[in-house]
Amino acid sequence: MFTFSAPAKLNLFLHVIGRREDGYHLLQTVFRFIDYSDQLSFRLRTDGIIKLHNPIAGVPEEKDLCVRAAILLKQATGTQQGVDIFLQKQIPMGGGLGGGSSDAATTLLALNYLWKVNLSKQHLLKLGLQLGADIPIFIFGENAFAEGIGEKLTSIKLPPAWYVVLVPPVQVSTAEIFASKDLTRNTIPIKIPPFSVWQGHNDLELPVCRSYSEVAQSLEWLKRQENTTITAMSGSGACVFAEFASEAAAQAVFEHIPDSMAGFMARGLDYHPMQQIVK
Ligand SMILES: C[C@](O)(CO)[C@H](O)COP(=O)(O)OP(=O)(O)OC[C@H]1O[C@@H](n2ccc(N)nc2=O)[C@H](O)[C@@H]1O
Ligand SMILES: Nc1ncnc2c1ncn2[C@@H]1O[C@H](COP(=O)(O)OP(=O)(O)OP(=O)(O)O)[C@@H](O)[C@H]1O
Repeated sequence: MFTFSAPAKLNLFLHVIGRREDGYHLLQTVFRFIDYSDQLSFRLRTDGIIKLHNPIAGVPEEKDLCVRAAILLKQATGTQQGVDIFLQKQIPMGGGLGGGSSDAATTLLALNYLWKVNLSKQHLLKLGLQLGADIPIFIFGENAFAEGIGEKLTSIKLPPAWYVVLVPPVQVSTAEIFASKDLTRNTIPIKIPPFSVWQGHNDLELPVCRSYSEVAQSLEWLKRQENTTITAMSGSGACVFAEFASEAAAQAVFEHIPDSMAGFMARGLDYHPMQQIVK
């Protein structure tokens, strides 16, 4: 059995700058990996069967993104091999932390290696994008400035940082938020370099906060805390986070989260833990 982790991401900012003809939105965002992860274990099979042994409640096995990723890789390479998958979820679902996307990317990276089918990183990036806009970043493997729908990636160096992430008790549908009439779709594009991750905002915050008061309240609470360098929602929510330049500053805020709110603390990573597994 081989075990790999699938880290969560934060969008340090997320600007919606337009819309493609197919309805997908054009973004500018900065992705940062954090040390808060799902775990995926793989046992190889020779009979070609792909089986997820512990499907998530409410997500049928064939709809799970790691199963879909395994099937896609099998089809793309024509391999006759199969795999048993065991998924240990930690990343909240519908949280804007890219959990399902990260599971799919880890599956693509792990099976590309374990099945010895050896597709290039470029090829895996394309396969990942077929499953979702958030998957390429996890294959790219470095914190990045992203454009397009998240597939045009430029690696970016970020300073050490710690995060307090609040997890409001709601799941937000990404499609629903991008379809909202309250969404601003014409933020002025920023140029790189230089730009500051601390001057951005998340255009999806307003429609999410209007529909989900729990998200608005969590964000308001974080904005009242001291020593934060960023406070924002990640992706399409529901999670919101505050960034700190020191672990002690994050810890001080984490210890005072009200009983009515739930959350966790995480450290910002420089690289995806599987970054070296593909060229
Ligand atoms: C909000 C982010 O998390 C930021 O990182 C991502 O853009 C969302 O990526 P994702 O969850 O992988 O989203 P997908 O599964 O590709 O898309 C779900 C739905 O969201 C809408 N969608 C998504 C991404 C995008 N750039 N524009 C969109 O309009 C589309 O209606 C799409 O059908
Ligand atoms: N392995 C998986 N883990 C989590 N969700 C999955 C998985 N496979 C499929 N899904 C489906 O994807 C939906 C979105 O889940 P996910 O946790 O990735 O949301 P998210 O963090 O908001 O995503 P993003 O930040 O990419 O928009 C879930 O509600 C679920 O129906």
